[in-house]
Amino acid sequence: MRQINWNKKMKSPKFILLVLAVVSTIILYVKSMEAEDKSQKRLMEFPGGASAHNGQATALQYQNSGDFYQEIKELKNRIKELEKGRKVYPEVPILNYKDRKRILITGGAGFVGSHLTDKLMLQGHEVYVVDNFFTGRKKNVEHWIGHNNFELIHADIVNPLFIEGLAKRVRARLLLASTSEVYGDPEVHPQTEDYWGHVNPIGPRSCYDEGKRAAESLCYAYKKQDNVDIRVARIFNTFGPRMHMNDGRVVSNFILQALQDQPITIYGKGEQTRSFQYVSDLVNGLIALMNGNYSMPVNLGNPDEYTITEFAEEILKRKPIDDPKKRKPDISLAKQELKWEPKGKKQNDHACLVLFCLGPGKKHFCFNRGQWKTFYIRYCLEIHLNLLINLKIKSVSFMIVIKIDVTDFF
Ligand SMILES: O=C(O)[C@H]1O[C@H](OP(=O)(O)OP(=O)(O)OC[C@H]2O[C@@H](n3ccc(=O)[nH]c3=O)[C@H](O)[C@@H]2O)[C@H](O)[C@@H](O)[C@@H]1O
Repeated sequence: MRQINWNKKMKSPKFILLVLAVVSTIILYVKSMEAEDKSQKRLMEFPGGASAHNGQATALQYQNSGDFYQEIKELKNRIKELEKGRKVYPEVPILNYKDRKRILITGGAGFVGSHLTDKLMLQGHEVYVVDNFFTGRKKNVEHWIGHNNFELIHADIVNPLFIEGLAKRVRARLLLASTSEVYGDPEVHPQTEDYWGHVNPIGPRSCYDEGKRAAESLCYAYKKQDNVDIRVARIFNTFGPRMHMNDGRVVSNFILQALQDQPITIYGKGEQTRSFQYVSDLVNGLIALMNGNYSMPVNLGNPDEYTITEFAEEILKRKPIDDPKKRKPDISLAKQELKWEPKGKKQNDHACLVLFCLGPGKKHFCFNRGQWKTFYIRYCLEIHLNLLINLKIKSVSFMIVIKIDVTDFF
């Protein structure tokens, strides 16, 4: 029989390696058990989750049922989609070839243009926006960028696009966004479309007024000469979201001044009148005009007339009066008498909860308060990372679990 020399064996490198391997396997096994145990505990602690209200059994059922891993799989796929930067667009109908129009909007990233873009996109048309972004903003149309029906062209129409020629060539209908300013300082009240206006051709506003009047003349010349199908909207004062707060117009000026507690600046005696329409009304009017057969100029505005002083008073009325500057309850009494205090903690309930994605692109996701499901994400994430670290299955560089549809936040 061969004698084993243990003394010698124990000193051999092979033996030492074997012992190390056995010990590290045991450590890994114990760690993984701990990790699993921790993850179960976390599920049980999870505030909005299964266990918080229903107890331990539900949490374990949840995990054991395999739903947990199924959900992780789905969430990983969701993350992959988000990583690809795939945007979710507002739903648009699919129109057939006959009904779907291809529409070019110059100034389509501006205040009125962007609302028109939205409406036409939502109807299922193809929209091409041309803008030089002097006053227009990419932000106004960014929710459509990348959509199959949408194209954004950065160009200045001072370098001609020859839209009239294009309209003639492709037999398109052309709409001119004209203005109430073509009536100048009117002698007819209210202004009807057959009124030719009262414009000082050399006055300080004349380039705008006369510019629009010339644009109208050109349109009707094209119509007469080349049979281009023309529509002319004479747009009156308009307000609504995306209007520039610093454009110097009366609506933005008065609202800003009221909010900042500054005096309202009324130019002149304030007896001059204007009528203000909401931008969606205007957009509906523009589309109705384009869809109809009437080809002479049409006024689009709200006939409710205000003097500028009345308008200032109207805005001041809407300003919050006696608005408290601070508010925070002392809840010592409720704590003492009722043993009550709110459960929501500041960092996760009142503020935005931000999750950092460890993957490529290092995006961060921001969730509003009240979305309890975000807790779930955080917990899943922690558990999952923990398992990965402890079991050394994969590298931790990219693994995130998200349960809810977060696309609303992008
Ligand atoms: O939407 C329109 O039809 C037209 O509106 C404006 O022309 P305007 O009507 O003069 O608009 P605001 O600049 O908003 O002024 C409206 C009235 O409020 C007055 N105003 C304006 C601003 C202010 O701080 N205080 C004030 O009293 C003006 O003097 C004016 O009488 C634009 O200048 C035109 O380009 C546009 O075509």
